[in-house]
Amino acid sequence: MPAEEFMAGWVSGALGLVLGHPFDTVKVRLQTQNKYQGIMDCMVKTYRHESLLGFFKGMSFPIASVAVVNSVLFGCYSNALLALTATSHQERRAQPPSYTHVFVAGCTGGLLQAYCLAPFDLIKVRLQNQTEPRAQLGGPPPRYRGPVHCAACILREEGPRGLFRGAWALMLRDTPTLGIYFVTYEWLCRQYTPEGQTPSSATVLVAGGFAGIASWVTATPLDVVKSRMQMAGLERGAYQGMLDCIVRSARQEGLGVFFRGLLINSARAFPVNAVTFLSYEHLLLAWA
Ligand SMILES: C[N+](C)(C)CCCC[C@H](N)C(=O)O
Repeated sequence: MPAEEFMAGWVSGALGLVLGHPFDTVKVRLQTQNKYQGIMDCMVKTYRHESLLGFFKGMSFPIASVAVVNSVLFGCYSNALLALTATSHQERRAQPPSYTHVFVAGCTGGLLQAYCLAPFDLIKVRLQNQTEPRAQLGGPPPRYRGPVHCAACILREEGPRGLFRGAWALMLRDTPTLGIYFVTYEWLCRQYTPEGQTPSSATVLVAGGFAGIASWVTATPLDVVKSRMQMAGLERGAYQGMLDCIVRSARQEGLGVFFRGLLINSARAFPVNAVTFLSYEHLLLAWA
């Protein structure tokens, strides 16, 4: 089993993550709290109340977990393609796999990474939604002191299953959209690369960026549902399940609610995924 693919997935994921985290915090807040007028308003308020640090809340944990999550995504994708087409990463330039195979392998990677991602993502979302300034004397302390404390609280208050709150929505969000992710990437690379050659760095950056956007645009409706279900554990009996969350959100806030965070998701997706794919391809070439 080519282990390089897992290693490359890890490093490239970490680079992308740091770049994108501030956008991600704004997105999560817009999706789950109704006190912001829009992207700018949320950015200004976060900065005023919490300083720049506010944008990096909940990041330490994803940095640790991206090792697992992105390496599972890229490692499983690449190994699924190997199983489907019997070609290794290097051979694939000369014998490109069909888009159906790319899609199926992408979905496989997506499904498996969602399972690993679920608890980490839940903790990230809970921490990002704490809007208390870090050191406010006399003010109420935030509910969670950090990722480990947050995990311990969820375990105590909601049980082990609590850690997987929103996991179904996450799986439904990621399985098809990561298929779309790799298909878009492959398609754009092939458009701008002469046959049989390795795509240039510029091509990889652009293809990776648009793959990220395509994947996030299609993922946004379920991303909203997922984030809301993850927060719901806090208020007792908030949602009965995914359908209930969809119906009640739509009734109370209109269909537009499912597109919340679309713009910021896309703005984040381009640089994050451009860097992710560029470092992934470079690492694999360097190790070949
Ligand atoms: C499938 N979905 C669009 C939800 C995620 C795509 C993941 C790509 C990358 N890790 C990122 O954070 O942008």
